[in-house]
Amino acid sequence: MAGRLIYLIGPSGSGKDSLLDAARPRLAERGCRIARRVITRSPEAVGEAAQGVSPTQFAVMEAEGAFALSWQANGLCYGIPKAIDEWLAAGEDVLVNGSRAHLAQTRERYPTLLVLLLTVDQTVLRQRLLARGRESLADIEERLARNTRFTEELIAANGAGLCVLDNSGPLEHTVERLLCCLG
Ligand SMILES: Nc1ncnc2c1ncn2[C@@H]1O[C@H](COP(=O)(O)OP(=O)(O)O)[C@@H](O)[C@H]1O
Ligand SMILES: O=P(O)(O)OC[C@H]1O[C@H](OP(=O)(O)OP(=O)(O)O)[C@H](O)[C@@H]1O
Repeated sequence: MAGRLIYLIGPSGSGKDSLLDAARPRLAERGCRIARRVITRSPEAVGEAAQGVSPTQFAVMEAEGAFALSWQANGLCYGIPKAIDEWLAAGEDVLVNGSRAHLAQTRERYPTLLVLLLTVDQTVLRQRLLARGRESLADIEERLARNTRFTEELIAANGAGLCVLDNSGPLEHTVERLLCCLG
């Protein structure tokens, strides 16, 4: 039987990268892969084990069909390597750090996907983004404004097919909740 695509989405700074890092050993134990993303972010950017490429390299990879999924957001391009399709076909579950804006297209391609929506109280979120220190103040405010819109719309449109993970508390609690959602 084909594996399941598990599509983790949530606001910038909600803790997607941190959650994936914290859950990595537990996910590996249950045979769930985590896709390594390709991002047009400078290689020295901290915070995620992603492959950093230039916009030109990204365009070449995309034209060569290197990605199963790709999208643009926050001035960056993101790609999910084609290898996930082989893993899924081999019956392995694959977790992807995804985009809320790209959910509809992802669902078209992977109709049985499980959506995990990570949420955080807005004040806690602002503090975490400031503490992470990766974006400018203006970028942080822009990401926060984009979030509020998205979260409300997503819950309204995807109620039953969506598992909400609140990451306002300790990360270990969120890891347990994630594993519960996977069943
Ligand atoms: N449960 C948590 N408690 C405290 N800090 C957290 C928690 N989850 C994430 N963080 C912190 O919040 C910031 C944003 O997390 P990150 O994983 O980079 O988010 P995302 O990948 O969703 O953009 C990081 O500095 C991270 O250490
Ligand atoms: O459509 P959206 O849901 O807003 O998502 C757009 C992108 O932004 C997020 O990245 P984030 O800002 O969390 O930082 P990242 O680039 O480290 O993933 C998310 O991981 C997506 O790749």
